[in-house]
Formats: sequence, C-alpha cells, structure tokens
Amino acid sequence: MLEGELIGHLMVIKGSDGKQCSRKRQRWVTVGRIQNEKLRGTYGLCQRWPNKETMALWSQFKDELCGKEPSSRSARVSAPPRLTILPSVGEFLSAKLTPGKKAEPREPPNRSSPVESPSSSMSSHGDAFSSDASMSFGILLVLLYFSFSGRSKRRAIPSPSGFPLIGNLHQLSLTPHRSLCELSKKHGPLMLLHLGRIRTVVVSSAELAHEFMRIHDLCFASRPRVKASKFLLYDGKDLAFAPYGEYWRQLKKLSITQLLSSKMVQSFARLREREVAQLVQSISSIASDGGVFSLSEVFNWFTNALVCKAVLNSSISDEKKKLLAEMIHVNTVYFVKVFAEDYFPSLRWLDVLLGLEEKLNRHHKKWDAVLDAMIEEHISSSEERGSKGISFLDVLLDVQKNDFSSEIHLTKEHIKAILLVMIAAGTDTSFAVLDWTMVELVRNPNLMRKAQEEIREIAQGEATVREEHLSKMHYLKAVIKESLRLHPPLPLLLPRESTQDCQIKGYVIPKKTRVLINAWAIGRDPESWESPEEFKPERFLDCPTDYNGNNFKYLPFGAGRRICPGIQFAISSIELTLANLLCFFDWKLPDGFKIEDMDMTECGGISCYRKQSLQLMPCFRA
Ligand code: HEM
Repeated sequence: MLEGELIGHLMVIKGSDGKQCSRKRQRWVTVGRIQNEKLRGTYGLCQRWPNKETMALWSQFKDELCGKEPSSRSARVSAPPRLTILPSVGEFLSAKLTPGKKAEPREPPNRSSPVESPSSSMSSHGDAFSSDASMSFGILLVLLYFSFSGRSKRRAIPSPSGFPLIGNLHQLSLTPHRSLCELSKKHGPLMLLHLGRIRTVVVSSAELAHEFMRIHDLCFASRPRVKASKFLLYDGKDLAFAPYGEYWRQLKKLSITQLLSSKMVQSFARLREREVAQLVQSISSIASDGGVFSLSEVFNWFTNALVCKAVLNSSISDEKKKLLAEMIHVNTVYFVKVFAEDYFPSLRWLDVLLGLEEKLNRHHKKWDAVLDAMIEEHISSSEERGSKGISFLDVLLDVQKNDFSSEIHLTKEHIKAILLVMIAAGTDTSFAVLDWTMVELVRNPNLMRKAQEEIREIAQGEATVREEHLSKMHYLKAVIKESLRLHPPLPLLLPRESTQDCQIKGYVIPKKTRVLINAWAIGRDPESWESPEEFKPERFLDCPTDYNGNNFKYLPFGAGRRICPGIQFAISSIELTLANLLCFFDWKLPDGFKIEDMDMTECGGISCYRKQSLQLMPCFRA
C-alpha cells in the first residue's frame, strides 16, 4: 500500500515503504496496522467519517462477515498475526469483540513467526493469501464498525481543520461571532471546533438553537468553569457562571421572584424617571451651548448609575462611578481573554509565568475592596434610609439573615459575586443597546424622524416622557428590537456546557462539551430574515416576536433555563431613556462629519459594542 492511499475514508498513514503520509488536508486518527505484505501499512480514519461510500463499503464487509459463525470471527481476532491494533484503540476494540471477557494482552508482532511472515505466507499459500488479506482488512473494518456501533448511528460533526495542539484557536478573531459565522457558512450550522483542548460546538441556526435550548435544554444548562469566573466571580458563586445545580436553581428562583421580579422592576419606576430627567437636563445645557459631546460616555455612566441605585438604593460618588465603569470594561475583556489554562488545563504555569494570574488577582482585589465598601456603607446607612424602597442588596442581606428559613445559604462571598454580576451585566449590556440604537437611528434619519413623531405625539405637552406612556410607543419598541437583532450585546450569549452525552440530529454531543450559540449569526441568517443586514424596525411591527426566548430566530437574551432574568429591568430603562432623548432633542453629527464616516467596527469582549465613541450634537426640537 502506498502512503496517502484512500480506501473509502480509510487512509494509509504509513505505507509499506515506511514513509509517513504528508497529507494534511484533513485530520486522521490512527486506528490500526496491517502486517502482511499486500496490505501492510498503518491505517487512519478520517475524522469526518462516515460518509456514504464508507458506510456502503463497511456494510458490505459487515454483511459478508455476519454470514460467518461468531466463533470463527473471534478466533480470527484473537489470533492476530496479520492485524495489530494499536494500543489504546486495540484494547478497547478487543474488549468490545469479546463481550464479558477482559481484553487479552496484545501479542507483540513476531516477525520470525511463520504464520506472520508475509513472505512465507505468500510463497507457500499463493492464492490463499489474497483471501486472508481481504479477511484481515475485513476484520479491521469490522473492528472499526464495532468501535463506533455503540454510538448508535453516530456521525462526525462537521469541523474545520485545525492545527495540532491549538486546534482551531487561530481561526477566532477579536470578534469571534463574526469569524464563527464565516466558518459556519462553510461547515454548516452545527460545527465542532477544538479550542486548544476544549471541544466546542457552535450553533448558528434557529432550528438547532431550538434543539439545544428547548428540546435538550436541561442537558446544556450548565456553564463551563473558566478562569475569569474562578478569579473574579468567587469561583462561580454568582448566578451567571454558576454550574447547573441546586445552588444555581435557588439563586435563579430568587432573581426571578424577588431581585428582578416585575414588582421589583416596577418599584424602580420613579428612580428611572428621576435619573432620566437628570440626564435630559444635562444634555439640555450642552444643547443650549451648541456643543458636541460623547453620547457613548454619557450612556456608560448613566446605565452604571441606574444599576448601582437598584443594587444599593443609594447614589455613588462620581469618582466611584468612573472606577466602576473602568472595572466593568476590564471584566468584559478578561472574560474573552485567552488564558492558557482555559484551553490547556495543564498549562496553568504559563499564565503564572506571563503574569496573567497576577493581573487577574489584582483586578479581583480591586473589585473585592469596592464591593466590601459598598456592603459596609449600605449596612451602616440602613437606619438613615429607613423604609425608603428596597434594593437588591437589601434582599440578599435579608436572605442571608433568614438563613434557616430560606433554601440557600449565602456567605458574604456569594453576595459579592451576585452583586458584581448584576452591576456588570446590567451596565454593559444596556449601554451597548442604547449606543447601537442611537447609532442606527443617526444612520437612518428617516427612521429617527418616524420614532420621534410617534413619541412626541404620545407625550405631547409633557415635561418628561413617563413609564405609562411607553406601552403605546410601538414604533420605538420595534426600533429597539431591531437594534437587538443586529447588535445583540452578548453575540455568543454566555457559554454553556453539556452535563451528559446528548444526541442532536444524529450527532452525539459528549458530556462536558462547550456550546456557543451564535445569536448574532442567527439574527442575520437570510433563511430567517428578509434583507437581514438592513436596519428595518417595521419587521417587528404587528409581530408577536418578543424577548422571552420562544422564537429561536431571535435570541438577544438567550432562551431556556439560562435565559437572562434582567429583561424587564433592562428594557424598561432602555425604552424610557431613548423615548426622552428622542422626544426633547434632535440629533446631528458634528459639523463636517458624514454618516459614511461612522465606523461600525466592533470592540472585542464578552459584550460587543462599537469601537468608536458616538459623538453627537443635541439640538432642542424644532
Ligand atoms: C439589554 C440588556 C441585556 C441583555 C441583552 C442581556 C443578555 C443576556 C444573555 C444573552 C444572557 C445569557 C443567556 C443564555 O445563556 O441563554 C444573560 C444572562 C444573564 N443576565 Fe442579562 N442581559 C441584559 C441585561 C441584564 C440585566 C439588567 C441584568 C441584571 C441586573 C442581567 C443579569 C443577567 C444574569 C444574572 C444572567 C445569568 C442567568 C443565568 O445564567 O441563569 N442582564 N443576559
């Protein structure tokens, strides 16, 4: 056999001349070695196995062999002069072929044995050789068949070829949702990547998202343990990165029924209105000076202040706001940073050597000190605040105090981890939505006018737009939905991990596989959306699609058990803020700056926002 020769999807990796095949087009897994002259070589199996031809070839062999007595089959296997299966695969296969029996120790190939000697067998048995050779080859195929038959109808998930060791890591750009979308155009909506040693499945269609997040949601309801969460979130004591289990379940229940319940979100209505009124006031003073300012920066501070008020029920100083905004930004970077340990668990030392662990630790300590101070201040000022409203922290401290009556035991570390996620998740995502929506409206002045007309008509004669006006603002709601379709702040949602083997569309997804749902790609899939790249809010008018994760073409907040619990909190503040900004101001780009000059490049991070800050000139409405 010549190296590189193909038999179905079997390839001769090392030919009878001992030469190693240099073919790198696909990955090959070595499965066995045949010792006799005609078929001698090391055989590999293509990772993409099985294809139709291979299956046909195999079933042909299988049929032939099934006609024989099982004893003769196992007799051939246990006398292995012609076929030597390589160690790990071989022991596994021989165990499979002799059920109930332990795999027998492998016999070392004995070249002096007359049976094994290919030349003697050739010369003395002539024709008999060819049938022996094909039999050996048949056995090899049967062994392979048996090795895969346990995984009933298992098909290999399409996978882009990668490099040894790093796998497909090099194929991820700074905006991984984009590179994964490009890869999925070539390899399909279900792809297997090897990110270092991490087996990762990427889902890029609504149909498959439905399979993963509805039909098999329980199987994929866990999160992988990543280094950033270990260091920054007190080893997954928060809600977002906690592995699936009783602690996460109780915490999710607490967040849905108390922390972020409708009642709680409603109780923050006056707080939101006050904060938005202040924002309008500060923009008014810029408008009266005819100035230009960074709306992105203002959005960042504003969302941060809003979330912190909900978390603490008290204001924080401007200095602290600035510090928090910076720290949140660093968080998002750390959650996508490539730490060696995340992809090669044995290479933790490399992170230590490169000083990455030290940096993470320092960042964690900064957060820890800020959170400690927040909690201390909150406790010491509780009398002063009296019964004025209730914050997330009040709820958590109450749960901690009533430990015996509640189902979860919260330590201070748990509380800090939960607060950190609420502050970071609430700020970053809402900021991104506000920013992208204004960017899209500035790029589409007709749509901005349409939204303004609706808002101004509904809030006619009012000094501010209030929450009760929002339910009638259908076009504004459609604008926000469209913005979330094109620019989901978490384009790959949050990573999930399978807790058991699961079969989806004939593919087996093994336990502990990481799963990325590309919500960004799904939101732009031409199979699901007409003119997907166009910003067209009209598509959401008179359309029942909502944020609740029931329409798998539209997943800005995820779906299933792990769906975002902050939807109502986020949407009510986003709607109120935009309604007020569009009601009281017209918005222009700075003089000399054209729409075409707006750079739509995205920033890398777990959440995705525009790289360029949005500089605008507010004018009082005509
Ligand atoms: C527009 C704003 C927001 C967007 C687009 C958003 C999006 C998401 C997404 C995509 C997930 C992952 C869902 C999944 O894995 O299927 C998530 C999880 C989460 N979000 Fe949000 N989010 C937003 C606002 C908020 C707010 C305001 C809070 C809290 C104050 C929050 C708290 C959380 C938490 C705690 C989780 C983890 C849930 C879990 O793992 O069970 N989010 N969010």
